Amino acid sequence: MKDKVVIFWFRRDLRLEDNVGLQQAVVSGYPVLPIFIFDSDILEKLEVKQDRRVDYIYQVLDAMNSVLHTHGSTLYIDYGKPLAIFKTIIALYDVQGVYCNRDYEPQAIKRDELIDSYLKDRGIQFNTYKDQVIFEKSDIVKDDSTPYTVYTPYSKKWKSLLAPQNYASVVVSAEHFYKTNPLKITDLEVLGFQKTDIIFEKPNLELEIISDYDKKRDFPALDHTTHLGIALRFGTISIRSCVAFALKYNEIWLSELIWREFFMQILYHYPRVVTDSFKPKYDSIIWRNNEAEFQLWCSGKTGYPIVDAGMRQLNETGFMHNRVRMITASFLCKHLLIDWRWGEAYFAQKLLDYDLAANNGNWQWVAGCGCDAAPYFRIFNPTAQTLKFDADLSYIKTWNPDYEKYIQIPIVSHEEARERALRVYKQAL
Ligand SMILES: Cc1cc2nc3c(=O)[nH]c(=O)nc-3n(C[C@H](O)[C@H](O)[C@H](O)COP(=O)(O)OP(=O)(O)OC[C@H]3O[C@@H](n4cnc5c(N)ncnc54)[C@H](O)[C@@H]3O)c2cc1C
Repeated sequence: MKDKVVIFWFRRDLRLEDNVGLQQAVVSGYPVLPIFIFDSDILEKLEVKQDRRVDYIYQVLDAMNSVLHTHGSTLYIDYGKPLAIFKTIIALYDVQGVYCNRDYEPQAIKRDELIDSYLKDRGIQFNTYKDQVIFEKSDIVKDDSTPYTVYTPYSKKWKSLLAPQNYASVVVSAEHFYKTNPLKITDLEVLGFQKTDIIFEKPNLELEIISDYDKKRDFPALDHTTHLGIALRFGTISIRSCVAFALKYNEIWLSELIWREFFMQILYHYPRVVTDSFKPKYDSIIWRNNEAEFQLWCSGKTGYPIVDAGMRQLNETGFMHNRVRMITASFLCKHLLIDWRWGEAYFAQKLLDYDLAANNGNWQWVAGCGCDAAPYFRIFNPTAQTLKFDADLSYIKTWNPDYEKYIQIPIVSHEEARERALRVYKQAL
C-alpha cells in the first residue's frame, strides 16, 4: 500500500520557517513530503552552465535537506518537467493534496494551471497561497477596481491597507514532515551545471544598513543597501519579516519593498509587458541596435567610467548598485539608442537578484516606456551623475581601476547622443 501524504512544492519560497503554504500543508493532518523540482524548461534556457543562481538554489536545498534529516524527513528532489515529475510522485505515494505558494509570472501561472488540471482529474486538490508578497493580484486596486499603474497612489493605498496580520510571521511545526530515509540532493553536475564562487548564508536583516538606508543608499561606493535581492527572489527570507523590520526602522526601505510589489502586480495584470512596451507608442521607436556598441556596453568599454564600472561590477559579481543600474540602463537606451529589451536580457543573464517583474519594470521605467516612467526627455548625464554620487571616484576606482591608465575615447559624445535620443524619441511619440 502507498503511504498517504500531502506534497509541499517549494518554488520561490526556499525556507522552512515563516512559510504560509508549508504551514497549511502541515496543518492538513497528513505527513508532509516536501519536494523541489529543477525545472528542465528553465534550466535548459541558461546558456552559461556556471550559474551562481543555480548554485545558490542547490546550496539552499542542501541546507534545508540537512534540517529535514534531523526531523527524520527528507527533501524529494527531481529534475525534469513538473508534470512528468508529478506523475512519478503520484505513482509512488497516495497523495491527499498538493500545497504551494503562488507565483505570479506568466510562465509560472501557465505551469500551475497545467498541474492543477492534471491533479483535479485525479481528485487531488492543488492548494495555493499568498506568501511572496504582502498584497497580490487585485488586493490593491483603485476605487473603480482597476489596477494602479502609478507608484505613488499604489504605495499610499498599500500602506493604508496594511494591518499587523499582513506581516505577522507564521509558525511551521517540524513535527509533521513525512518520515523516511534521507535522500541526497542531485549533484549540480548531474543537472549539467558547475560549482561557482557563491556561498549561501542565511539572510539577515542588518540594522546597521537599514537604519540609515535613506541617507546612504544612493552612493554606490558606500555599498549601503541590503543585497537581499537574491534572498527575496528565492524566498530564503520572508517578505513579512522584511516589512515588519522596515516599519520599525526605515520607511524609505519599506518603499523599496513596495516598488517590488508594484512591479509584480503590473506584470500580473499586464503580462504583455514581457515583450511589449507598457506604453504602446514607444514600440514605434526606431532603435539603432548597433551590435558592436552593445558589446562595448556589455563588457564595460564605453569610455564612460561610471557606466564601465557598473557593467564590470555586474560581470564580476552578479550585482550592480541601483543608482548605477539606472545610469547604465539609461546609457544603453538613450545614448546608444539600443532597444531596452537587449539590456533587459543581458541583466537577466547576469543579475543574481534577477526577477522578471522588477527587471522588466525598471528597464521600461528607464527607457520611458513603462508605467509611471521617467519622462523620455530626462536623460541621465553620466558625468553629472558621477559628480553627484561618486564625487571622489571611489566606486569607479574599485570596479574600473584602469579608467585613468587607458583613457578610452567615449563611444558617443554626451551632447550629441542626447540630441539624437530626443530627436528619435520625439519622432516616434
Ligand atoms: C535597469 C534596472 C534593472 C533592475 N533589475 C532588477 C531585478 O532584476 N531584480 C530586482 O530585485 N531588482 C531590480 N532592480 C531594482 C534595484 O536596482 C534592485 O532591487 C536593488 O539594487 C537590489 O539591491 P539590494 O538587494 O541591496 O536592495 P535594497 O536597496 O536593499 O532594497 C531591498 C529590496 O527591495 C526591492 N527593490 C528595491 N528597489 C527596487 C525597484 N526599483 N524595483 C523593484 N524592487 C526593488 C528588491 O527586492 C531589493 O532587494 C533593477 C533596477 C534597474 C534600474
